[in-house]
This record gives sequence, structure tokens and C-alpha cells, in this order.
Amino acid sequence: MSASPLRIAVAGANGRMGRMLIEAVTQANDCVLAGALGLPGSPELGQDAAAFLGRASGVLITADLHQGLAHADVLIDFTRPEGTLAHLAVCRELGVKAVIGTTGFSDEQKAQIAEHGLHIALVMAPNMSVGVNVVLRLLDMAARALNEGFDIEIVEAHHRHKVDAPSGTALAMGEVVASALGRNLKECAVYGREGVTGERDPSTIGFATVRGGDIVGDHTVLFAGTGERIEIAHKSSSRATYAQGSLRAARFLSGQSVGLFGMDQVLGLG
Ligand SMILES: NC(=O)C1=CN([C@@H]2O[C@H](COP(=O)(O)OP(=O)(O)OC[C@H]3O[C@@H](n4cnc5c(N)ncnc54)[C@H](OP(=O)(O)O)[C@@H]3O)[C@@H](O)[C@H]2O)C=CC1
Ligand SMILES: O=C(O)C1=N[C@H](C(=O)O)C[C@H](O)C1
Repeated sequence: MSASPLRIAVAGANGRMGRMLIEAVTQANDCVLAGALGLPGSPELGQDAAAFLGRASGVLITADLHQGLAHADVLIDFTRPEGTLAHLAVCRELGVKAVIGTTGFSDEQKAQIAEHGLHIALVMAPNMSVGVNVVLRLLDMAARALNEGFDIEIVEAHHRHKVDAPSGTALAMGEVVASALGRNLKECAVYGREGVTGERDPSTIGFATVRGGDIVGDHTVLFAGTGERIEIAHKSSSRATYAQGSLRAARFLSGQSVGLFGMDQVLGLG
């Protein structure tokens, strides 16, 4: 007898990632779409969540969080920080697990998510792609090996609609590098430069942000030494990788009851 399908609700159903997730969920043999959340006032409320694909899923987009989550095992949430936190409160009430892809949380908001993780099972990662999570491991190795004489700069580029900067992925890369070097990112990060900045302080980790067009997501970490430089780069050409990673995270959660996990644990890289 085959196992019951994993019942997945998608938040931000009209968003770039929301639509990618609805497509992925409806194509996966082991998952079923069980809810779709939209913002109050959105013109898509009441429409079938798969209408944009020219298909019917039988799930209507709703702004009623209890209704949208009532039949779900896992919520996949790529929205905005305040939206994710509102969704998590209802997930906790109903015992629904969650995969959080949203970026741009403050430290206080991250602490609230960690507290929810004491009661329900959560996966949270600023980047769900396998490639980026492997790059995070490579960066740890590179930073330890290049711990003297190399200046570290992180450059990221995204589409014109992105609202947070630097990207969650760039910040995660900075955290990995800073931790490998025994530095505190909050103390050593430099977010952009202008005017007479003075010479570069070797203890800093610099960030540069590019926004334009339809760039899905590019990240490069530069280790610039004397007479040589190393670049470790990842380029996304499709959001489908984020959606497939999110489904892996949702499947991982079916074996967990509480806790806050990262993609390194989902992918067995931890
Ligand atoms: N972890 C990862 O792998 C990835 C993370 N992301 C992150 O996911 C998030 C969403 O990205 P993207 O899909 O491009 O963004 P979009 O703007 O395309 O989609 C956001 C969705 O969330 C809805 N929304 C906006 N504000 C709220 C709120 N307060 N409460 C509930 N829903 C809300 C929007 O509704 P409406 O359409 O009505 O405005 C929209 O449906 C970003 O934080 C981004 O950085 C993106 C890609 C990969
Ligand atoms: O907003 C996006 O598009 C992306 N956001 C994530 C981030 O902030 O790191 C992941 C990916 O780069 C795409």
C-alpha cells in the first residue's frame, strides 16, 4: 500500500515563488496541494490556485489563514517577514509544520521563529538550492585555508523586484566566512562604499548589491590576495531549484515533530 501524499499549503500563492511551488507540488507524485494563501484584497482570492497554469487543483486561494491551513501537513512560505510570522502563529495553533524561504528577517523576528521551533517542526533557509548549500560548505573550507592575506568581498545580483538587500544568501555566506575566520559578521561587515573611504581594513567583509532586470540570483565570494584571487560563484537560472529544494525540506519535515532545521540537515551536509 502506498503512503498518503504529503499535504502542502503554499503562502504567497500569487508570488514568483508561490506560483513555482504550486506548479512543483501539483507535479510531484508524493504531494498534494492542500491550501493556498493570498493577501486580503488580492484579485486572485477565490480563484483556483493552479488557474495560472491553465489547470484546476480544486484548491481556492484564500486570505483566511485557518481555512487555508486546516488540511495541510506542511506550509511552504515565501512571502515577507511579517507575513511569515503571522502564518507561523496559525501553524503552531493547528500543528502544521513549515518550510520558510522568506528572507529579510530582523534578529528579533529570527528569535520568534526559533521559539516557534520549540513547538512545531520548521526548516528555514535563505536559499533552498542544493548548489548554494554546497557552496556554503566550500566557503567554510576556503576561508579557513585563506585566513591570511586575502580580502573577502561578497557580490550578489538579483532581479529588479527584490525588496531586501543584501540577499539572505549573501548574508549567510558572510556568516559562514566570518565564523570560519573567528570574526563576528555584525562587527566586520561593510555594506557598500562611497566617497573617500580610506584604505581597505583587512578585517572587514565587504558586500556589494546589484539589482536589475530578471536576474534570478547570482552570488560570488571573492578572496583577493596578492598576485592571485579566487572566486567561488553560484548562479541560479531558474526558480525551479528553490521549489524542488523546498519539497525536499517538506519531505524531511514529515519525519520530525519539533525543531528548527537548516537545509544542510535536509541535504545531509551537516
Ligand atoms: N529561500 C530561497 O531559496 C528563496 C527565497 N526567496 C525569498 O522569498 C520571498 C518571496 O520572494 P518572491 O516570490 O520573489 O516575491 P513576490 O513578491 O513575487 O511574492 C511574495 C508573495 O507574498 C505575498 N505577500 C506580500 N506581503 C505579504 C504579507 N505581509 N503577508 C502575506 N503574504 C504577503 C505577495 O502577495 P501579493 O502578490 O498580493 O503582493 C506575494 O504573493 C523573498 O523574501 C525572497 O527573498 C526567493 C527565492 C528563493
Ligand atoms: O528574492 C529572490 O529572488 C531570492 N532571494 C533569496 C535571497 O535573498 O538570498 C534567494 C535567492 O537568491 C533568490
